[in-house]
Amino acid sequence: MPATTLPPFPDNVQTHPLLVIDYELIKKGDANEIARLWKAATELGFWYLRNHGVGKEVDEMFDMGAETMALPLSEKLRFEQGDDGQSFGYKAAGANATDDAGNPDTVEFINVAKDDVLSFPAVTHRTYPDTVEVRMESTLKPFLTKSLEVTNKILEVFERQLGLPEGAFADRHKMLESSGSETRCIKNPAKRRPAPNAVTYEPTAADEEKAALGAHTDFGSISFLHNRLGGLQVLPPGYDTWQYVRPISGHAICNVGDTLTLLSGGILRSNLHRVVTPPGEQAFFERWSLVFFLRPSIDVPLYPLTKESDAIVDAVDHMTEDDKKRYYPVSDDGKASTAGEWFARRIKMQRLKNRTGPESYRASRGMEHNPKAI
Ligand SMILES: O=C(O)CCC(=O)C(=O)O
Ligand SMILES: [Fe+2]
Repeated sequence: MPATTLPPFPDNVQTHPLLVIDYELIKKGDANEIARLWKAATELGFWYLRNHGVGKEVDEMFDMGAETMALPLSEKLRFEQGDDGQSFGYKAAGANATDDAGNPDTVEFINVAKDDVLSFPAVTHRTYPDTVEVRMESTLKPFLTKSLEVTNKILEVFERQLGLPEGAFADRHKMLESSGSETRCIKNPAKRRPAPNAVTYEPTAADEEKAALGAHTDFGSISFLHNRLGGLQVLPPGYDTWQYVRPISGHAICNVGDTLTLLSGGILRSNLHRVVTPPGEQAFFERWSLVFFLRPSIDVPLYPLTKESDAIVDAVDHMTEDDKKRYYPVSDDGKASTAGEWFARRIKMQRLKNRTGPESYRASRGMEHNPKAI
């Protein structure tokens, strides 16, 4: 559906402002814009990105998403991500918990691995529905290529700002190494209008507590998000109520994920966010969103890079003992947890099929600064 036919984000709903960063200025090395990006990435962990040049590719990805979600459920389920911690593939609505009580999510999505797009027609991880495969070259690859360019540029800025040696981040995100990097197209169903002329959705008591996509920090390094309708909310530092982020036409929303928080010793902030029913009349429309997630290569161990940056040494020196434990996650063999393990654990433990009780959801958590927020 063209963006122009959607109702606007309502003016009477409180929103949280994000800094608007101009990608063209970042590419040119503009010192002032880099300082603003750094402020956004270290204080809130979220910002708008304009002039990113990924417009047509986004529209075509939404077409791919619409064609995929229109397939019969039985067909989509042939490509389900499964319960073992694999993200690539289809995720049905209701497959994930949104909180420790086990309330189900309402979003369905299709995740396509960066590695499968780049190796196509050879299969690296898995196959996808026909609606994806026919568009691998024409739609997935151009979107992925541009998204990699944008997110890797931002990564390069972060590397420099942290005083890391050249390549410290880039070498951990090599394009041709296997990683959890993926594109995701998400659909959340529309609410039914209670009457033909109803212009605003009145949330029920149950809605107030229910997220379409539960509160989380992103698993990887940088997320590059495109959406049309409201519904995304952030819990900014110092707030105890969720705040909407207003979608702005042509502006992507970017955010920092856990793996950069871990590698930077918390200097880069992966902030909690969630998706709820869009406000006002927007609730009566299907909500579509599209993300590219840049994630480290699967073997990258996750701990603060103190051997490579004085700023990170300083950050770790100022951590509480509890924080120090959080920033050095270990796997079952006692070794530093890798990006691949981090990713698989978080995905696996939020699947409702793997739920044994509230402890399952807690085991899916990441670097949340407020683990109780839902
Ligand atoms: O749909 C959105 O606006 C956000 C999606 C999101 O946070 C995610 O998929 O990790
Ligand atoms: Fe997210």
